[in-house]
Amino acid sequence: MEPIVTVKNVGRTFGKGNKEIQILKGIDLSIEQHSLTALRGRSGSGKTTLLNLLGGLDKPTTGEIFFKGNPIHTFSDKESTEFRRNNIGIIFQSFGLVPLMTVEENIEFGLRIAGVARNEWNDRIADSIDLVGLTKRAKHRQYELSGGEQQRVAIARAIAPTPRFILADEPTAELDSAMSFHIIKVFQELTTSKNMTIMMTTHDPEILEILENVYLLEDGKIEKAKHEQDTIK
Ligand SMILES: Nc1ncnc2c1ncn2[C@@H]1O[C@H](COP(=O)(O)OP(=O)(O)OP(=O)(O)O)[C@@H](O)[C@H]1O
Repeated sequence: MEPIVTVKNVGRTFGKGNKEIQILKGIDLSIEQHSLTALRGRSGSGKTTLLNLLGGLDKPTTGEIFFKGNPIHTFSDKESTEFRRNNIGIIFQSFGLVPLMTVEENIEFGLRIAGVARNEWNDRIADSIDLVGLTKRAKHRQYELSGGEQQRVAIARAIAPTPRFILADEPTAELDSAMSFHIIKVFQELTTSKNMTIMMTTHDPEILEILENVYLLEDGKIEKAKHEQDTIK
């Protein structure tokens, strides 16, 4: 099976002149379909920058990114928006929930944007809320939810439309250990039962230990962590 995403010699530089800072340098990466991949690296190493590039939210300064053979680095803003709507689910570090909407309404909003048929909304909302263990909080609004509950709403909203590719920035940062493992299990199941591909960033050594595909971002370069000791060093 061809990789879902192929990254070729990608660089990303921010700023200009003597303020220029090169965050990513010559990144090469293939992400296999239906895989769950973790990206780790120090704060500021460029993990979010790379996720933004993979989701078509940002453009590389150099290099190419292909999604199922399509060169997303060449897309116009309009094409990138369309591409995200049809293929990508994003779980942001900041959650990005609509504050005055309930849990259910936030997920419904995600389904509407993704263009999912209206007659599927109720089932998908109930299923995704159940998967993240928030059924009892379905009618609550953001201000009534803890940080971890808000993070789980963001996860439910991203998975409800069953996008092909999910990008998750520290999706378990606000969760306790048991809930973190539960979410990872949900992610693993989605890769097999729903054919999704998931790429997530994490600092959590216990999660890194149980995942097969772990990449390390360091000094602008990416490498696969081959052994357990590399994964958790
Ligand atoms: N739009 C931008 N303009 C200028 N600098 C930026 C921009 N986006 C990111 N950076 C810089 O790029 C570096 C990498 O940021 P990024 O958010 O990708 O790191 P990260 O590995 O995700 O960090 P963390 O683990 O803290 O979330 C940081 O030094 C950041 O300040």
